[in-house]
Amino acid sequence: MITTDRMAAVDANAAALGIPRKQLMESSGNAVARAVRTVAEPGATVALCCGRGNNGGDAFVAARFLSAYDVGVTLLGRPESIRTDIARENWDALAEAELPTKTVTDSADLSLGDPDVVVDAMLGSGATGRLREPERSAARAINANDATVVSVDVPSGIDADTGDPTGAPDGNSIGGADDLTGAATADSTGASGDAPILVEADGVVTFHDAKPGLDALDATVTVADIGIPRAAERFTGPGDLLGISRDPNSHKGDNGEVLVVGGGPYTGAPSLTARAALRAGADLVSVACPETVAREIQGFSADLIVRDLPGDRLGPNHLDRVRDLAAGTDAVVLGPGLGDSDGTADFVRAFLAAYDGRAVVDADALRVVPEIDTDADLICTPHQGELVAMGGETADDPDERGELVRSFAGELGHTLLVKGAYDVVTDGDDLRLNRTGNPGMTVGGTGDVLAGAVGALAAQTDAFRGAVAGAYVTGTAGDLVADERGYGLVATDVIDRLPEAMRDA
Ligand SMILES: NC(=O)C1=CN([C@@H]2O[C@H](COP(=O)(O)OP(=O)(O)OC[C@H]3O[C@@H](n4cnc5c(N)ncnc54)[C@H](O)[C@@H]3O)[C@@H](O)[C@H]2O)[C@H](O)CC1
Ligand SMILES: [K+]
Repeated sequence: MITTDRMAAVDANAAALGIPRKQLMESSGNAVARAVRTVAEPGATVALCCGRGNNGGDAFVAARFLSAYDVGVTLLGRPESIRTDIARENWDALAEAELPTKTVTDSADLSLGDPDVVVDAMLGSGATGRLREPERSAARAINANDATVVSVDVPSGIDADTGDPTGAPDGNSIGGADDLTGAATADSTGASGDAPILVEADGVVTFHDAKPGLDALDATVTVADIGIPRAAERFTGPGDLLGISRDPNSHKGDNGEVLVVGGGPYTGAPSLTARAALRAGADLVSVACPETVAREIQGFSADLIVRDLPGDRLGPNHLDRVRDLAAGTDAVVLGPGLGDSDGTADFVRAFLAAYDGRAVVDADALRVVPEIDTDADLICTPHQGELVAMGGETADDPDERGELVRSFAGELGHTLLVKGAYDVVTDGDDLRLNRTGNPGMTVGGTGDVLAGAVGALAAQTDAFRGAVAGAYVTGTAGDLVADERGYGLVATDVIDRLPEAMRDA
């Protein structure tokens, strides 16, 4: 089962693996043609009713695979309004191949005739809101026709994630609605009220994986393999950055406020974490650290807000102040440069036990996690040695390690990002491997950079997605550096390349 958002991410990841969307469309169209062959004999008439997006594009391809049939392709809209290059190229190919096409811009001009099969390729996963014209009238005409209806990906007018009509308020399921087929409202005046309309399919050919919204349909649903390799789901990729883009009208603070709690014996680590969080897109980043290192951390960067706390190590006496600072932020990163003094461990224990926000836990703070019961939403970023010290298990084979880490994350009730040549990211349920990065990143400080990037991204999305995206962009930034500097790479270089690594967001 796959949601629309995840499908879009997997699709982008497949493109990054060298399987572009046009190639997937070719497979999708081929699968649609196969579905038609199962419901009609060669020579039968097939009317393909196509929208202006890639759902329509799939049907343009299908028409080429149906040479044994009497096909007619109808585009709802003008050819210039076809939205994507790949759909337009497939449309143009139909004309070049002298296949019968026509365009309908006014729904009054739509006549389906008396075909044996209608292919509904009006709208797929890109549908927003209730069906508009001319799709609305076309759906009504399709439902009124006697032909066998084969829908491409999803019956037009249905939300693939929920099974509800597109644009319906939550909870308006197909089963609960009286008449969504349009039959009762298709009167001579064309009056339709504002009732949602959707195509009543006999068959649906959906791509790559089943969709939750197709479960309750009274139609034969076929899942077609369109050649998306397992790697597109198994590994992180640029698709994992989709949805992190920011609202053009957003204000300062809308795109993540991060608090780094660290420093004491060390100054470099919290500084790297905080600067990485800024480069990964956080709006505001502050560092809460002992006063003895505050000036030095501020000296590394004028972009940071430094909150100094009395003394030279963090301890339980700082709890109230750090809690206040954390309360106003979207994510805390706890651990970089904190050291392992007893008082600091007591502070971490007490802070996490009472915290109920989102936090990345790294370095010396990690060992406290298995001991505490907390409502906080944690992302723990151990390397394999730290994982074992926390009570987890590891294995050489990445998939085997993934399963061990997945069950440990389930026991902890938190997200784990276990660093290695293949990072494992799991919330106990979902699992991804990240293979970006290179051996140059074994240099000191890259773990602090990762924690900062994850903090910034988790502040803008959720714990799991933040961890996945953070692992992917940090490794990608490291690969960009290694291309130029080989194993002379240092952690600050990686920070500088984060924006480029996030280009796809
Ligand atoms: N990996 C894959 O899953 C692949 C899927 N493919 C197919 O592509 C569609 C999704 O294509 P997309 O272009 O994103 O969107 P649509 O074709 O569904 O529609 C967008 C189009 O429709 C207009 N529109 C939106 N809402 C409405 C509405 N309520 N009423 C009328 N018109 C509407 C909007 O303006 C857009 O122009 C997926 O389902 C698969 O079929 C590809 O084959 C590649 C691989
Ligand atoms: K469709």
